[in-house]
Amino acid sequence: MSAENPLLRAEGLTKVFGKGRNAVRAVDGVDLAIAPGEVVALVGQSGSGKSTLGRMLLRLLDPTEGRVAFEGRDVTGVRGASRREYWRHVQAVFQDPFAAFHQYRRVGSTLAAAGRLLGPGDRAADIAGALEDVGLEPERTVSKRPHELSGGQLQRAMIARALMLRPRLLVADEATSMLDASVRVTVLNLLADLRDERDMSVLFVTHDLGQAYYLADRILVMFRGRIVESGTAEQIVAEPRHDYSRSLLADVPKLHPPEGAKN
Ligand SMILES: Nc1ncnc2c1ncn2[C@@H]1O[C@H](COP(=O)(O)OP(=O)(O)OP(=O)(O)O)[C@@H](O)[C@H]1O
Repeated sequence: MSAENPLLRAEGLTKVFGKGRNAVRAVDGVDLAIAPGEVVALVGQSGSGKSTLGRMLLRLLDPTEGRVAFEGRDVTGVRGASRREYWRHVQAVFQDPFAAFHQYRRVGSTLAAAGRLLGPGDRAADIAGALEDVGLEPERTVSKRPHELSGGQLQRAMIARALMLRPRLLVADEATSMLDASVRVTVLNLLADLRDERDMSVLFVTHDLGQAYYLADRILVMFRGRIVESGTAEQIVAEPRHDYSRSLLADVPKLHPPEGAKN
């Protein structure tokens, strides 16, 4: 397990939105640790608090309570230059790649803007390298505007944008949800390869236990703001303990059709 020298550790992480009778405890005292090179899936239904937890880990949202440490250093309240430094190591890919790219900007220019986190310099080689890593042809891609690429190509370009910074941790929040099945498997395999080749950790946030099982070493099941179960992917699928995990199992056959079934 990851407890010895985790890359990222959260303790007692809590987020309350609103006040008084309208208060929503979106995340409620979550502890988690992600080891270097580990792929952890955070699984739960819509509204269970996954994105809120992910955004706190990314330092996009301040927690109400609790702490986040990266490589042993407290990053709970980092702002300004320290937060930008954190983002060199912890990058994110979200659900909708069209929202992540400026509609009228060429893809190369969006990638170049992200590259500024690395400091001044000509980033053309970094951009080309990152696009090649995700299976896109740099020359063909950089001059395109988002609507000239398919959803799958654009999602890969978004992963390239994150990878250009060579992050230690990639948070992929429903990053494959909008992709059709064949492209989804390509992107899942890409994430697995990146872990193998770069020892990069991945926090894969999804409502789909099937995808979590396909990709992750370890699965955390989130329900109403809490982690209700955690274990290896095999443990969660073979012996789910929580009723909610059992109900999620209905999703698994989507990626593993029964023997003899047509794909
Ligand atoms: N900015 C906000 N203000 C108020 N409530 C919020 C806010 N963001 C999230 N919530 C609430 O917090 C709870 C958790 O939402 P969250 O988006 O984290 O869940 P999720 O598991 O990621 O779901 P989804 O997959 O639909 O995004 C929900 O009840 C949601 O309505």
